[in-house]
Amino acid sequence: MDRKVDALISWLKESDGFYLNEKINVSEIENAGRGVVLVKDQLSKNERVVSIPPSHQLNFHTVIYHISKFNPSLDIPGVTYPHDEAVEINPENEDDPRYKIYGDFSKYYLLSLNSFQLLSLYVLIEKVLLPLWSDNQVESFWKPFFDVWPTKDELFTMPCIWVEDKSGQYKNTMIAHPPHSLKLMEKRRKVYHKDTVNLVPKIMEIKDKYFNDKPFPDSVLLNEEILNIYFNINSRCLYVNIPLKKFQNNDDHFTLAPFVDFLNHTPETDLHCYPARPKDLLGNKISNFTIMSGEYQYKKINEELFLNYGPHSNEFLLNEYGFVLPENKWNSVDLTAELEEQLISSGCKPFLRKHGYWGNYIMSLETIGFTTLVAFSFLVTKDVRRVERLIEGHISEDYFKPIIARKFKDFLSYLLQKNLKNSEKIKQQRERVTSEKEKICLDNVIQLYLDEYKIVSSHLEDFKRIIDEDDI
Ligand SMILES: C[S@@+](CC[C@H](N)C(=O)[O-])C[C@H]1O[C@@H](n2cnc3c(N)ncnc32)[C@H](O)[C@@H]1O
Repeated sequence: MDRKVDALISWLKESDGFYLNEKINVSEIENAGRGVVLVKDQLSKNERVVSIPPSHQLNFHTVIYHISKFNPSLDIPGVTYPHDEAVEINPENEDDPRYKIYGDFSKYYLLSLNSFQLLSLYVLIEKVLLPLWSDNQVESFWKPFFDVWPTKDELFTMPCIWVEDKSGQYKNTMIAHPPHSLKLMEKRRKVYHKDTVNLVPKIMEIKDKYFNDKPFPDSVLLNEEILNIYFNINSRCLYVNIPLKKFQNNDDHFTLAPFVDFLNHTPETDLHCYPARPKDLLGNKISNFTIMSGEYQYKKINEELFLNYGPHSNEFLLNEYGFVLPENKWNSVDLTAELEEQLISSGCKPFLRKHGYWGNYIMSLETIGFTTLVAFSFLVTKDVRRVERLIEGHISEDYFKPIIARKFKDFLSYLLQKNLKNSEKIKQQRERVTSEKEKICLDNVIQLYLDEYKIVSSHLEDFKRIIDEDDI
């Protein structure tokens, strides 16, 4: 990997405007792949860490620019390759298969794609098919970047990959999921399908038209490549506004910035490294992606530099990024499924729905969501007037807590029993599996159950105390 990182840095140095702070470097981090560490001196607060010029970022703009090098009919001022103005003869090799591949892409087709669709298609071509269809004679401009991405063997901890992997090696792992995490996985899976459903047909169309005599991955391998590409993009993308297109989904406003994407996540917000606000957002232009060092002072040699990916719970981190943290203050427990069942059977739904308190019942280590307290207070008391006063803020939560304490304690005890039973099952399964990969996946799931246990048992203790105080 050292050699690959050196090659990446040499490639980045070819660009105008690349900056890399000499006090940092990339290092292997236990259980986190690669990361960025301090290698000498110390970083001052808000010191520039790294800056990646637009030319070496992979996003909707740069992909269209690179495709248009092979297709002069694509014309989007300020974005596509300026064929008319180019003094040099087209610098690309005439035998390059991309003349055929990209020559068929119309502006209408390209602009109909979202960022995930366009980047998945482009990376699949540049990373996987270009070497095969050019007999290894043509190398993608982005090769040094692709070379540092986690391989299929390294990127296996995302639940969506467990299900989508055609070999079925993770089929037991996904059954073990806690229900709320399973919901997040299904959501991600749906988006993955939407973004990749047309990818294979498009590639087959190109292959059948031009490259039938060339090697091509079999369907299992192709599926693996697509999963690897898609989840590399999804776990490495950084928010920027893409001015060229109004996407339906805000998640499509992203760029991939080499080196910046070596930074691992910290749950601390506003303390560690952060992206500087782009100053020169002019027209269709995307600016340098710059990372600053933030309030925290990095002083110790080999200390890791972090970025906060957002206030994400372990369930979210697992499904989007394939890891969990041993301590994460953004964890929460979703009580919706269990609570809704009771609320429906006791006729509370119409009242809660009318007041906008139906669904989304959440509890974190710090607090029980107000929506949850309102719902539970109504479930226990059916006191329309007083619960309305609670909603309006005229009665405090402390009035209801002793009233709902016994029933809430029973509810939490039930959740805890269920949690212990399910996590025990997974621990037993963990004992039986032989594959190291599956063990890691199951350890992550066990952590999710542990997170739930911590939150539920802490509130259970609080409510036991409330009951004891009330008895006195
Ligand atoms: C943007 S990349 C960061 C660089 C990555 N570690 C690598 O080797 O290229 C995001 C991925 O890094 C890993 N990661 C990030 N933060 C982590 C953390 N705090 N603990 C464990 N893994 C982490 C996860 O695999 C995640 O999908």
